Amino acid sequence: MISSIPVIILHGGAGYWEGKDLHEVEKAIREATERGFEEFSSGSSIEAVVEAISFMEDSGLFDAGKGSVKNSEGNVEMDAGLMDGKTMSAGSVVLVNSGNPIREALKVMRKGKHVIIAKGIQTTSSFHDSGGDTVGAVALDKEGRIVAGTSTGGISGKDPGRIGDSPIPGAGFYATERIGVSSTGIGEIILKTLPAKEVDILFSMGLTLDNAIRSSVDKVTSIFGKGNIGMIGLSKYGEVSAHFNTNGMPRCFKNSEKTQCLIYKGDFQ
Ligand SMILES: NC(=O)C[C@H](N)C(=O)O
Repeated sequence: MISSIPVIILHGGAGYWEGKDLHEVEKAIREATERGFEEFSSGSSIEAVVEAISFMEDSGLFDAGKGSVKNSEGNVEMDAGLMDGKTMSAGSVVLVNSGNPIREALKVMRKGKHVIIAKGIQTTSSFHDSGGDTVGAVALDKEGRIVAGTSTGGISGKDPGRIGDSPIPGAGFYATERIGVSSTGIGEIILKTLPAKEVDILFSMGLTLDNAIRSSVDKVTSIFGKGNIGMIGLSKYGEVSAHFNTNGMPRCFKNSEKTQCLIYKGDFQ
């Protein structure tokens, strides 16, 4: 569907959501969407994405921030990244043990010297495993700035030092002057297929955003089977799209007229 601008879209991770408190999850992602949208009144898509993702990191309901899963040694190692499509600037942090990783990623992007900084591994964390999933957001403001970001605790029981797709531009997120995308799913598959970059290529070749995202997800399914990927995105025209090959992916979008949230199959109207 095509939305008015500004618009923001969020996801709470492609996975198997049965048996989880979906009411709480939907409430949190809706509030995060509203929190991010508020930023358009004084800030840009950068603030919208960072505030929306920070809200989800703080909720403790997702595999990001306070709800991050533990690695095989019982420690939390979070990854996050974001990209500003207008300036093609990007910033990521990996192996973060505390705080809001998306805010740290923003500092890396603002500094502009490097793209990815490893924060180093510490051994203690008071975080609890939410059993939830990765979070991401994409925003488009009135100036046409598209920003995409993703934050995660990674995959439960991962080896120490493992880094997935979420902090890698072109894999876990990507933004250009044309499109912005946030991915979720199994990092080891997403890193080998680079679907976020592929969406921009397909869009540049003339596909609609919806067809580009659907094609990228379908391609992953055809190679690796189902149950491993989901993506959300926006285009410069205000197209809003989300596709996944898992059974669910909590997601919301908001513009000045409405907020809409879905968990299982279905399209935004
Ligand atoms: N659930 C997720 O999206 C996990 C994330 N993509 C990772 O592999 O670290």
